[in-house]
Amino acid sequence: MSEDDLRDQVQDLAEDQRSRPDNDYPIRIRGLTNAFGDFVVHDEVDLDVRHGEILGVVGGSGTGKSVLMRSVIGLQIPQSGNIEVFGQDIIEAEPDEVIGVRDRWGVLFQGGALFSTLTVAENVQVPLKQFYPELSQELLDEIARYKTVLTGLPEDAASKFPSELSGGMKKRAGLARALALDPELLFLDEPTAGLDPIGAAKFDALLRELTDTLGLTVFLITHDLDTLYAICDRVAVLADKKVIAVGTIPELLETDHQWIQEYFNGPRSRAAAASYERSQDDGKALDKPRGGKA
Ligand SMILES: Nc1ncnc2c1ncn2[C@@H]1O[C@H](COP(=O)(O)OP(=O)(O)OP(=O)(O)O)[C@@H](O)[C@H]1O
Repeated sequence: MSEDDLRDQVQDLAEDQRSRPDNDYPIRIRGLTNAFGDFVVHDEVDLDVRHGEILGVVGGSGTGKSVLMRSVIGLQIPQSGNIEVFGQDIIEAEPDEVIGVRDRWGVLFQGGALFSTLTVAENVQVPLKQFYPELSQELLDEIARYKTVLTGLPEDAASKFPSELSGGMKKRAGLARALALDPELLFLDEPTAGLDPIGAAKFDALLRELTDTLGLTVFLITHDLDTLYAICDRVAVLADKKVIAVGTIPELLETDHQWIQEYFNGPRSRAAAASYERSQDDGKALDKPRGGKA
């Protein structure tokens, strides 16, 4: 397939995704309560994720960001509440009812979670083989090669094992696998953790570009303040067992919650904001205003 054909196919796909009626809010969470024994992690959490946005999810360590993500993708059965993904109730539904929703999302777990005994291409092919067992090996190889290059890896990375890759390359390989099924929704758990600042900024830029080009919606757990300023459209804050606020960073700063004030007015956040402003002035920033702008 030529590069032009691939680009046309990607644009058609993005157009098709935008026009689906259940896509205004691909994720709707209502009254979600999660507990481990007596320990309550979430108490009646509500959250909507808008189509086409990168939603940053922040909160102190142990506030339940990963548990929230695991709940949405069906890996954590909540005590109560309702979660709809693309209009489908994913808690109550039978497994075969959810299968048509599961292949519309991709996940990059903390640390990448690549299979160490498989090459990058074989890792990318895992979800393809699971959902489309009828695909020929030739097509699987072509898709894996395309996804590898799409995430900025050199083509020869496809035949490498995770142990042969740098940290940044592993993240890209994990992203390639998350994109294997042409998902509309992407879940990322701390994708820039452990990357140097230059590698992290490049990963952020790649994520923003893919989100806009492919028409993705992204649920992004992060502690990385630069990421929040540079690419997130809105930020959801987990504290006190709830999502206490959702909005752009300037909107969040208007709230008087102590954790939000300390987090976004702390020295690290101010440095990230200043760096973001400088990159805007230099014309280096991505063209659309992000969470850092009102
Ligand atoms: N399977 C489990 N069994 C018992 N407790 C759990 C389990 N999974 C998570 N927890 C607890 O739930 C709480 C929230 O965990 P979670 O991993 O979601 O936090 P987090 O906000 O993602 O933290 P971090 O920023 O440190 O990654 C923690 O106190 C954790 O110990």
